Amino acid sequence: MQHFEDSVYKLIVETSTNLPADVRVAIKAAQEAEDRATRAGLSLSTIATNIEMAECNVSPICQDTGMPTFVVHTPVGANQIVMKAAIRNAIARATKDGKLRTNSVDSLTGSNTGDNLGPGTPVIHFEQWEKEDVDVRLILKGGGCENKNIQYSLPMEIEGLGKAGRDLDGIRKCIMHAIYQAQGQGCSAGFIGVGIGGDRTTGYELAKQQLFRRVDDTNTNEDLRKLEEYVMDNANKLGIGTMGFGGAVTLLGCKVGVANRLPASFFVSVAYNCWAFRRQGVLLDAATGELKEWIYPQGSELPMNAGSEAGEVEEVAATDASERREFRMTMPLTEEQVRELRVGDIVILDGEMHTGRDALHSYLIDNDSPIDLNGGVIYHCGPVMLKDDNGWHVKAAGPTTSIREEPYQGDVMKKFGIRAVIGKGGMGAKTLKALQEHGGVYLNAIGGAAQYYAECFKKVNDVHFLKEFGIPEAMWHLQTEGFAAIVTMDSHGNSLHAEVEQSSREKLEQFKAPVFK
Ligand SMILES: O=C(O)C[C@H](O)C(=O)O
Ligand code: SF4
Repeated sequence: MQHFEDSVYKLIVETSTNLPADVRVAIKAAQEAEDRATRAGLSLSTIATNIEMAECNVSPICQDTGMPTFVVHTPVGANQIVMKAAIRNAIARATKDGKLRTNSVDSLTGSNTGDNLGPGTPVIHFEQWEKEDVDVRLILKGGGCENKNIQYSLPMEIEGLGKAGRDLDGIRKCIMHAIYQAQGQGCSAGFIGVGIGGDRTTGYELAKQQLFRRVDDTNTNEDLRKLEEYVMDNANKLGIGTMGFGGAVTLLGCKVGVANRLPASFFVSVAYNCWAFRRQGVLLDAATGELKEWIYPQGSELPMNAGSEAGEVEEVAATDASERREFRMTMPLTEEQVRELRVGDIVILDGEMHTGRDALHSYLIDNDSPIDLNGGVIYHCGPVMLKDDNGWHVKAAGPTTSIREEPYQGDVMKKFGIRAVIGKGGMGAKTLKALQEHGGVYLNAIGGAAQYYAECFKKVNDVHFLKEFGIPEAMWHLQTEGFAAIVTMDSHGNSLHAEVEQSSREKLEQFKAPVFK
């Protein structure tokens, strides 16, 4: 088994940096279905560029490299204890090399273990099988889309859809609602795995297992095949679109599995996965651990750049300039500058930007800021960072889901004079009100486009709270050039997110009438 650890290391790197071909096919189809000059079309171009950059840089597609979850099939008699130790070593190595973000946090103290090892991380499931080889599969599912997972207990009343019974039609309603409630916050357009039955725990496990199926496979259960097809034919009618910007494509894949249940329970569990659907697998020689083949078609077989070369975003923006206003601004910003901005404008930022997410926002409510934030721009981002002799470098840095800062954001902006926050998925009514009163703006960056944005950070000027909060939660001060984002909430009371949520809620009602009798 001398090669086992190396093979698992290769699997981790491939999974984190190179999106498999079946996933790429689905994203390319979305690009074709979406008008390139729209906000959703622009986002898909950025996503395509980012996928190429990650492969080329051998760096994480998204900065949130998720909860590493392995499913390992071994021949009878194989030593699983040795394999577990090797998997843990490979995880720590990949983290040290910047292929995984330090993502394992003590739930009570908030301290980051720094190597992705800790109670419950990584997740490793072993199964024995009668075959001779070892099959190791890995999924890296990020926290933002994990937060959009949802579990239904039938029968129940579902918002917008009415009664959902213990039958195929009730299940259909759960799935349509699950896609609606995710909005753009799990970095749509996404993929869903659905588990019917089981208990609360195994229902979710079954849902996640579905994500190991190939995007282009066909369900062998006739009822479930029909259900999957129905969902794929109808989900896009919700109009949520890429990043929740509105648009033609909301869902890229739907896989449904079924297990037995207890007479009293009927769970429908939905695992939502972002477009950055990172899963791969390897078949290994059981004696040596040598890599024999990749389980899923590799991304390198299907370049994303046909019609979406780097720089296309700027080009498309330019061709549509009559409708779209574009502003280039140097941070810090003035109240006058941000009051000029309206939903739909593109803002390109230069100067110093500060990262800040969950730990920093709760800290700033009760404490002073270590630096002057007057006119400052806060980026909701937990980057992947590496240090060498020349200091820190940004290896991946896309936005995180902003809504988690909703209880704090408005107050923090007012307290310190912050003029703009950048994130993804939008924020709620409290923040919108604060933007109006104080003079602020919310900028939406493209979720998952971690390589694309990392290029904008030319230098790490400084960092605060690195020891206290760990790398993702620290406050990084980044010298920035050409960071582009879209205004989705402005100081005039407009919110694109509120609009899309309301219109998709109306559209959800068209799925109320029974389909499967
Ligand atoms: O933690 C992150 O960097 C992002 C997270 O996956 C999210 O989608 O909010
Ligand atoms: S930021 Fe978006 S793409 Fe990245 S893990 Fe979170 S949900 Fe997925």
